[in-house]
Amino acid sequence: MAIKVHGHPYSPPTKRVLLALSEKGLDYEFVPVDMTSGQHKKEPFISINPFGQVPAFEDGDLKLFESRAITRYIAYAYADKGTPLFDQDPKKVAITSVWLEVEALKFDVPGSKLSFEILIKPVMGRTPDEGAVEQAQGELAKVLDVYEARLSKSKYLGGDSFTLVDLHHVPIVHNMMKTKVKAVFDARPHVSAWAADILARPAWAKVVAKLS
Ligand SMILES: N[C@@H](CCC(=O)N[C@@H](CS)C(=O)NCC(=O)O)C(=O)O
Repeated sequence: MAIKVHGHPYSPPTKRVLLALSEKGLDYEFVPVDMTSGQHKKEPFISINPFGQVPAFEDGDLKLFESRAITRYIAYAYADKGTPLFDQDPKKVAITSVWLEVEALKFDVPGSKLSFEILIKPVMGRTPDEGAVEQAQGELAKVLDVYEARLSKSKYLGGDSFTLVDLHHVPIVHNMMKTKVKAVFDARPHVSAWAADILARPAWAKVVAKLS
């Protein structure tokens, strides 16, 4: 049975899942969720994600939510296809796990906030909260100082090759490059080179083209 991703084209977690599928070269059906009418808060959507958030995912009879859990499933279930997205060696797995946590708990908090304030609110006809933007930008800068040190020693955050860690960052980094927050990346040469590298992946270009 076909893979289905229920999501929204503006949603970074939705794009995270689409990028994992794209890196694996898998066919899938993108099912747009009308969030303005609250489709994500009603059945049948909430039978897949009871928290009423996009994305939701189906692969045959398997139904999942939480974008990072979905990408892990894709990486493991389709390990023999497309780009390898995780390591086998236990020590490398452990290091990758550290940076997966860092992305979810430290990078994504200010990153998603900035994305929402600067890019999504104006689309909704709302005004960005400049105080919240300043605060989130300061938090992100501190995270990127740590990334700069890490990326001066290894090409990617998890190690020498592109993994789920880097993949999880792509949608928010893409959004930040369209805003004044780009300067925070540009001020850190290793971070800037890493951002350019991960955004140049052909699999990401396919996701952007599919959603535009
Ligand atoms: N941790 C979740 C976050 C999902 C999420 O925040 N989705 C947003 C769109 S980007 C959403 O559905 N917001 C609507 C709501 O929370 O009611 C994931 O990674 O899948």
